[in-house]
Amino acid sequence: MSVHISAKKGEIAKTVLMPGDPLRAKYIADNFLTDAKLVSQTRNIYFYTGNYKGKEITVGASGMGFPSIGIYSFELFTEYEVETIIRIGTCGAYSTDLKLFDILNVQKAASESTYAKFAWGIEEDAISNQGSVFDKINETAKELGLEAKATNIHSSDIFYRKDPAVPEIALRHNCPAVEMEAFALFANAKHLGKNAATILTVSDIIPTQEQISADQREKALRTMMELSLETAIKY
Ligand SMILES: O=P(O)(O)O[C@H]1O[C@H](CO)[C@@H](O)[C@H]1O
Ligand SMILES: O=c1cc[nH]c(=O)[nH]1
Repeated sequence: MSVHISAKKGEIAKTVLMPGDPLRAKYIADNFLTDAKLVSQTRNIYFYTGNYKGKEITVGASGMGFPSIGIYSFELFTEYEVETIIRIGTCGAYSTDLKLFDILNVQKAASESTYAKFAWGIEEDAISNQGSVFDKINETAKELGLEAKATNIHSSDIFYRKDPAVPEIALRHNCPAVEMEAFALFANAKHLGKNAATILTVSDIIPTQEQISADQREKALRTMMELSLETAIKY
């Protein structure tokens, strides 16, 4: 057990898939894993461990934002000997160059957040994915005939804001989309020498206010789920 995860030692696999939403974790366990066992539900943040094509995998939620994924990813890496975390999330597109349901494989996460600096003394405002998993996702996408666009993204503390302009940091780092967790995940993995990647599905086009429905958010994410599972079994 760790402070925020009640699984026993040995109940979490070496590779963890991490959506923001606990119900997305449940959906993956119910629809893709065999012999899935609920190993933690502290604070209703569900973690399931089961098998995918014979390989043991854990799927567990991060919650929303840097503080939340910062806690869960740190405890997984340090108290459960997890080696690889693949975040699977949704994102908003800053321009109509991206379309709903496009899949992104994150190169760097750029952020105004002080999380990396105050947690680990990492001064950069853009942190790369860590280890080999980004390349494995690209390789797996090719095998599956999927397009996973390699791109930088903006990781933000903010979902609702007054100013509709694209934030300066997103322009400076050439980020066509925004989400709220990858920067802290990459910071923890960089500090601890672990593998971390983020796959995102575009759920909102911010300038036109197009968005996928709450129901679609669960099921339309199946392509991204399959891509992450097919990648995870390579570890
Ligand atoms: O779909 P998830 O993984 O939760 O990711 C995105 O959705 C949430 C906001 O609606 C934030 O957590 C953001 O990063
Ligand atoms: O962080 C996020 C996630 C989805 N859509 C957004 O606009 N922002």
